[in-house]
Amino acid sequence: MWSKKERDPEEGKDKEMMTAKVVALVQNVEYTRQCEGMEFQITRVLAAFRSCISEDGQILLKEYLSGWKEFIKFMDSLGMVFGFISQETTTKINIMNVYLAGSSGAEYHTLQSMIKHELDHGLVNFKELPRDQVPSGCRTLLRLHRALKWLEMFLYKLSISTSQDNTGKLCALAYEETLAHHHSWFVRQAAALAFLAMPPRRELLQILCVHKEEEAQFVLSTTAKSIIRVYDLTQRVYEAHGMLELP
Ligand SMILES: CCCCCCCCCCCCC/C=C/[C@@H](O)[C@H](COP(=O)(O)O)NC(=O)CCCCCCCCCCCCCCC
Repeated sequence: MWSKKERDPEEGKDKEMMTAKVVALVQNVEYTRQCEGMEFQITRVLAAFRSCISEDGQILLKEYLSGWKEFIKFMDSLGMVFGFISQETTTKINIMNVYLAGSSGAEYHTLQSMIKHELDHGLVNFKELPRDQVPSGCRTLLRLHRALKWLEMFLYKLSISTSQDNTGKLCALAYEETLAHHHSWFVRQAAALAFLAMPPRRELLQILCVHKEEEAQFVLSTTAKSIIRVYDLTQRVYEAHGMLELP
């Protein structure tokens, strides 16, 4: 995994420069891909996760979810086999959007305000999730949050991989280390099948808007670092409220 130092992107000018460089790197590729009608753009992921931590350390849910919407475009570009994962992600995002657009929408501006609101109003189930109740925003976002750990691990493995590495294997290893223990046997089998359909490394890097080998490491690690910052802060907030195991 990335070392502690690597996990915290350089503050200030280095970080600005790094991001500007990534944007420049994929800009021209993006233009051609837009002409080809391809939707996924890694710079939108980078922009969303970089802008979702406010000056005072709040996680802004609108920006957080916009990064997730970009992930769906990525999964949809991989084909039908990933349909159930894309669908599950869409379901979770839709639940969150209902809260953000609802009568208490203002309480769902940040992760921190959502947690306060749902705890103050007894909306969070710590024991079990009654099937007839709409899941809380806290437990819904926790499911997406856990998947970011998988993504961090996968991007790390991809960024240090060589042309000999099998991307499906990298997915499966990252899944075993992060998400598998949260999932039922059935979901684990379905995920294993999907991993077999992962495109080869070269094609995957193309989808990620990287058109030269030596840029892959840089683009992936820059994007991953913006995701890691958000993951680490979200993890701390959930941990502080004893909410990491919401049913
Ligand atoms: C592109 C390859 C994607 C591989 C993603 C690895 C995760 C595979 C497992 C997905 C399981 C989906 C089936 C449903 C599981 C749910 O039971 C389970 C628990 O929810 P519940 O308590 O409400 O039941 N749901 C979840 O855990 C949420 C899973 C969400 C998966 C999101 C995957 C994100 C992948 C993002 C790829 C984007 C790459 C972009 C690169 C810059």
